[in-house]
Amino acid sequence: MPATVIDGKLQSERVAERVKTLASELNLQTGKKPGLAVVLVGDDAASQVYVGAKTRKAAECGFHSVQHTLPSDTTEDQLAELVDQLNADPTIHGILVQLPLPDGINAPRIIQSISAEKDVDGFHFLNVGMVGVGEFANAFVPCTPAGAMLLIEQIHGRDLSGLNAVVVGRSNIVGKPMANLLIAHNATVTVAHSRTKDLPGTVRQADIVVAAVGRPHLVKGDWLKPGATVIDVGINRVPAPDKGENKFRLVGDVDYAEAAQVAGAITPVPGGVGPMTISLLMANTLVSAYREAGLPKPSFSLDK
Ligand SMILES: Nc1nc2c(c(=O)[nH]1)N[C@@H](CN(C=O)c1ccc(C(=O)N[C@@H](CCC(=O)O)C(=O)O)cc1)CN2
Repeated sequence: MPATVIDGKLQSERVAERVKTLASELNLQTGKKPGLAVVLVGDDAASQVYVGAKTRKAAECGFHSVQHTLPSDTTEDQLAELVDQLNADPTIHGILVQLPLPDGINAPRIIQSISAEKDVDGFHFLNVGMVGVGEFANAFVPCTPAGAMLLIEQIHGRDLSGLNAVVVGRSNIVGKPMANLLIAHNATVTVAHSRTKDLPGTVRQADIVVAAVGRPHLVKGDWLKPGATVIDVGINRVPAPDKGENKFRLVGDVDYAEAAQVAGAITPVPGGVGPMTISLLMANTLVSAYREAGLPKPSFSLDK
């Protein structure tokens, strides 16, 4: 039987609707709006798409939404100065510097200069550390793994006791926080990567596979345990000559056509984890604004 398709677009709209409602309640209670500042440096085409989507979504959610677009010859010091200004701006509750940054800018320095209280990407060491030790009450969890976790919850609920999860990829932004979230939900977790011996055999042990390596169609159908849940985080642009000259299509890290014949549930690309990333950014910004207003932290667990 073909796999259930996990509709990330639909689930992301549900998260965004809740954010919108909670933003309007905040505004009624305090007269304030959650404020999100998105910073784009340079002219990377994909980054322009993502930043545009974030700025628009923030406005749709009723936020104070600001986009700073800087030229690719911006210096590290100029960017650091903008971050300092945003750190000090009381109308801004979330700051996001879009990655990747152009060569010549020390991305870790810039990311760590964002105040941990406004780090809605969850990349600051303080947030990374809190997620690492399972101290979620005060942490911002990175948006992509947080979104992937909500999709997993749709299939398995919140308690993953007894389930094996394999995360393919060990990036700081997705692989490592994803593994921490799965552990926090009681899954038995393996993190696999390019140096893993017998990657197909390792993935075949998994009830839940999260693929986050940035290699188009790496995970094949015959790598999967029948019935497994497959969460594809990869968003790869590959040439699509059938669509015309210089055209491309988006594909995941999983060979979807093959995997959908074996998996129990699977996220598509596009329309899977990607849209969740944007809605979870809104959720983190809202949480930051609630925290600043001294209000209890809202939850974003999705009921089925
Ligand atoms: N500061 C950050 N930089 C980057 C992050 C991040 O979380 N914070 N993640 C990625 C890119 N990313 C968010 O910025 C992102 C990627 C993809 C999508 C998305 O909705 N994808 C759509 C397809 C969109 C398209 O046509 O390209 C989908 O999968 O359906 C949203 C956000 C790197 N940088």
